Amino acid sequence: MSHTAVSLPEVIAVLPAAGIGSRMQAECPKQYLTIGGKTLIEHAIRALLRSSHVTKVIVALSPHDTQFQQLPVASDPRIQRVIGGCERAESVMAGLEVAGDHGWVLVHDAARPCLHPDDLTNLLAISATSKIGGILAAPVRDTMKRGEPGAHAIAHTVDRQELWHALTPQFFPLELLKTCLRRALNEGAVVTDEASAMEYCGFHPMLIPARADNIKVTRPEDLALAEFYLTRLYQEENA
Ligand SMILES: Nc1ccn([C@@H]2O[C@H](COP(=O)(O)OP(=O)(O)OP(=O)(O)O)[C@@H](O)[C@H]2O)c(=O)n1
Ligand SMILES: C[C@](O)(CO)[C@H](O)COP(=O)(O)O
Repeated sequence: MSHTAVSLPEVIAVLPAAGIGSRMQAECPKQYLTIGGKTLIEHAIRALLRSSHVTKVIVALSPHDTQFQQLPVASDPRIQRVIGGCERAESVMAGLEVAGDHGWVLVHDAARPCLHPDDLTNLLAISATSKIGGILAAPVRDTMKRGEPGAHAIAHTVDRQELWHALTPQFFPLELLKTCLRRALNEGAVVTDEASAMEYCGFHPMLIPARADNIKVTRPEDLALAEFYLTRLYQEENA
């Protein structure tokens, strides 16, 4: 069967990296914790720039960040820095504001170092058929419970059919995402990922089934898991 190759677009990536990683309880912002001698942010940037379709990565940093400039990747001509905001969505907005007005944009967490190239390719491919965009997502595996507010008790079980973990990258037409995110922020909507802003404006982004090992390093126990997954990914690449 002939396989017609999907022509993938050139895209700009925005990498929100201005958080403090409070849940990680580490000595430094978690994006600067290391695996294999490189920081999480370096692994995340590498996962993006290894695709020839990603032509620029706009990194949103804390105004107090003095570590990024010391990394070798900081001098890569494809890297642009902006100052992030108090919330992730504001950091993303800061990156979008300098990303231009055309084409497609990827938004990927600096805290997700284990992005697999096949997942990135699958996400980029939706630009051939979608005008809205979409996100990498992993189906929920466990039975899900809604807790009683303020009590460690089960209110009820949540139907897990069509329940997904939203991952990153998230991939949208740049101008459309900028418009939706700006409106959502201006109207005080809760925006924890880019798809939330698109949904707020009435769109239904695609869900692209993706690997569950594209974890967001959030709590202390996540670092060892990320190291396991990343080691396996690099072994696969060099096989
Ligand atoms: N004001 C913020 C907050 C978060 N982020 C980034 O958004 C990503 C995902 O956010 P999260 O995992 O919540 O990171 P933190 O906010 O640093 O973690 P915590 O909530 O535990 O403090 C991270 O790469 C983080 O650096 C950001 O750019 N700007
Ligand atoms: C964007 C995200 O990683 C998708 O799951 C998630 O919403 C980030 O949330 P956080 O609270 O900022 O870590």
